[in-house]
Amino acid sequence: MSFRLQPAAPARPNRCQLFGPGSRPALFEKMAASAADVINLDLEDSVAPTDKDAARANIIQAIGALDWGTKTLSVRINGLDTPWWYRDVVDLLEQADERLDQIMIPKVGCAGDLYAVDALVTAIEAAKGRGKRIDFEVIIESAAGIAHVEEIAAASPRLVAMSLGAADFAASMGMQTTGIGGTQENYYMLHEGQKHWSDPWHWAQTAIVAACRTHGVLPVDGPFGDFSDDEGFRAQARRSATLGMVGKWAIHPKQIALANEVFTPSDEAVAEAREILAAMEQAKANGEGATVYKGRLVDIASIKQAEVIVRQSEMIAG
Ligand SMILES: CC(=O)SCCNC(=O)CCNC(=O)[C@H](O)C(C)(C)COP(=O)(O)OP(=O)(O)OC[C@H]1O[C@@H](n2cnc3c(N)ncnc32)[C@H](O)[C@@H]1OP(=O)(O)O
Ligand SMILES: O=CC(=O)O
Ligand SMILES: [Mg+2]
Repeated sequence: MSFRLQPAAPARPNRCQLFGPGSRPALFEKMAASAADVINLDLEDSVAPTDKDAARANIIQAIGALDWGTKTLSVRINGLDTPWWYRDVVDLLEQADERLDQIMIPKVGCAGDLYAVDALVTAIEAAKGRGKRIDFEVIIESAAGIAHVEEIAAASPRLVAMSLGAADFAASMGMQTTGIGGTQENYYMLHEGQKHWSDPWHWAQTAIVAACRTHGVLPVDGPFGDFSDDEGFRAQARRSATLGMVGKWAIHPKQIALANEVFTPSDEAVAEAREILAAMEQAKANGEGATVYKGRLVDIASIKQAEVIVRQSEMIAG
């Protein structure tokens, strides 16, 4: 480890973030009753321009009126390139109940974007005497966002989570696809006449995970558009979990159980992690830094790897 220690990300379950348009208030109770860890009420791209005012009013009403249980409650505001975002922030901070936990800022492109929202939120919190500090989450979904991902991760002490937004990211990068996440038919290598598909989201995900882990922010995988494809969702989510992401969005309720399944360490994984910790305890007692577990090397780094899984499992179990 460097002299500068890696800060821990917030210890809260974030396996599934369920989205719903602010213009469909009939969904809100179902969202509140769901098994998602995080609820994202949307003012941005799932809401038509003509519905922005009504959606904002719906969300403000529902934040105080519904029982959201222990879920993290977040509202996605409009982007800083629109005429709506400042009204989103002002009305939410002035009118919404303190049950609101978080604001999601889409399409961030530089640290200054967070600075601007932070300044506005800080002023309103002070003016209105709000007792609970609002957290931020951001979406990396543009060329500028990924180019500046590390400065964005470091931009505000309010920042707790960062998602990859595959749809806008693909558009901003000029990628030849209309698919939202998952396997892309034309992204393959040819070897002896056989196609081997690769993962076009991988590099952006690893950049996000590294920036997040450097600055104590939760890395999250964004939407998977084809909600009829459970196995495709699982495969994408498993790759994200393997890379260090803690959860994934659900854009339909049927994706919630899939995300929870993938981002909850399995009983077998936890049992194996505990066995590795026990093996290393025994090694330590024998004055050894390395030993053999099931025919493979485990050493002091293995303790840290095993602890990631055990900690994640204990945190989810509460
Ligand atoms: C690229 C991005 O920015 S992604 C993030 C922004 N996008 C969103 O927020 C979209 C969120 N999802 C949705 O709006 C909807 O799920 C849609 C449009 C995809 C599909 O909506 P529908 O056609 O109503 O879905 P469907 O008929 O399959 O719904 C099945 C049930 O789930 C409910 N449901 C649908 N979406 C949601 C949701 N997001 N949250 C909770 N419940 C939901 C329906 O009300 C229905 O309930 P019922 O069985 O009690 O009648
Ligand atoms: O906002 C999400 C996206 O994929 O775009
Ligand atoms: Mg987007």
